Amino acid sequence: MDKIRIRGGKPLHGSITVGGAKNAALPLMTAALLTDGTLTLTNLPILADINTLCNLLLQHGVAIHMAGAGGDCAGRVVEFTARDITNTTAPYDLVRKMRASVLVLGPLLARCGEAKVSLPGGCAIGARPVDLHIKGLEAMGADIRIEGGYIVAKAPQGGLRGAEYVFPKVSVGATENLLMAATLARGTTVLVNAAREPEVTDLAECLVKMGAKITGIGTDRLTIVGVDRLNGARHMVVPDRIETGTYAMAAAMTGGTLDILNTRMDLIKAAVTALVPAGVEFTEIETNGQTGIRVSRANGELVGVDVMTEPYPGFPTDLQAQMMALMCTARGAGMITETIFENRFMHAPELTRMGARITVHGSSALVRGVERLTGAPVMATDLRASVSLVLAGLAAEGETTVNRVYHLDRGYERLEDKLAACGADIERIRAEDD
Ligand SMILES: CC(=O)N[C@H]1[C@@H](OP(=O)(O)OP(=O)(O)OC[C@H]2O[C@@H](n3ccc(=O)[nH]c3=O)[C@H](O)[C@@H]2O)O[C@H](CO)[C@@H](O)[C@@H]1O
Ligand SMILES: C=C(OP(=O)(O)O)C(=O)O
Repeated sequence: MDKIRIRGGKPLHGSITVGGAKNAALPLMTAALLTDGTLTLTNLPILADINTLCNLLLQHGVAIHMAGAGGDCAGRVVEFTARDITNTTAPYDLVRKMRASVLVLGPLLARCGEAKVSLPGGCAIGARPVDLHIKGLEAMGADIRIEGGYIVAKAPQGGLRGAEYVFPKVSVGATENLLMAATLARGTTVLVNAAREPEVTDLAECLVKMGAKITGIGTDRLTIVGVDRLNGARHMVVPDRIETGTYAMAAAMTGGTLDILNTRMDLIKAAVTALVPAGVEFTEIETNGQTGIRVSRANGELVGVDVMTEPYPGFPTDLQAQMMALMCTARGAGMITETIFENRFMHAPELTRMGARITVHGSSALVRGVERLTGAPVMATDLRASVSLVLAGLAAEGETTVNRVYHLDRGYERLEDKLAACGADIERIRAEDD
């Protein structure tokens, strides 16, 4: 398994270009199943998760044409054409690699009237059930059974029916699955207490380009009037706000200045709201026609603050681990409360191995800042935990080795190259060279 080695203590200076959001790209790719036309996605990030979903879509019969560099499935501009769907089963071997695979359920059911999708199962950060995806589709008339670890779903005669569905809790994935299913249902669907994440909005905007009738985009109440057919479209994936926030914290933690390009401040408002009192300065910039954000420390030191994760527009859970790493070297203490996932503090004991002072009590972690972190071999069990250890390694004295880099490759494109170009002493140790 590849590792990343960092020799810390170097302030980062320079610019980093952010890619399209993984969490927008994945649902957008599954939306290709809704049309026999071609969906062209631009600004698609080159990531392991994108490859995994390409493999799943290929076996459903989707033709994928890459216009971009690289020999693998991901590329900057990719065309997806689901002229005929040849297989409505999403097998365990592909779904278990990536939970977002469950997003093929709504589109397959809406377009083909049936779908058999492996249950994704839990993962390191929590149990992550898909009951709301299932209940919402049942409200639209689907008959759903769980058989042999699979969700086996059938639409009623004549197709899914529009319905009102009130989410008992906010779910990004369930909102996306139901939104896509509703575009081809008969009649009107109203999704109440829907997720408002920018990735949901991006999906809705793409569906509208495909001919879907959706109102309330960007709010927690989406109204969808079903149509008989959707057409192809061209859509640019929204910039990755989590990648943006991660590099912003890297600049602040190392005491450097980064221009983070191809992204927007409004996407990370909640993070900015938390980071400004922590001593981080943000300025909107425009360089060579690209918009971006300049980030540095406001006046020398970081200060502990309290942060609670919440659905958008609140502070994102996908930036919680990075925020914890930042607070490890801040002056004073701060409390981080995780309200979205029940087991998302696995980075805490690893940060402690680097000298951090963190006490976890249930869903809250008290972080007392220390003078400096010290490098150590560390290991993480999920994507954002891994990157929090990279951030800690960049700020620490001495050498840090982050194991299980495959987690990082799910969501960060060329992370070590981007950081090295800004002065970080960071390298990937390939398994074969170790
Ligand atoms: C590919 C993708 O976009 N992943 C993101 C998506 O995950 P994902 O879509 O899986 O997250 P959800 O918003 O659905 O989950 C939020 C909470 O609701 C619970 N829940 C969800 C569905 C359900 O049917 N029943 C249920 O109880 C989950 O266990 C979790 O506690 O949103 C999360 C919350 O912003 C992010 O951390 C993930 O990075
Ligand atoms: C939790 C994440 O992704 P996923 O939902 O794909 O596991 C993430 O992007 O931080």
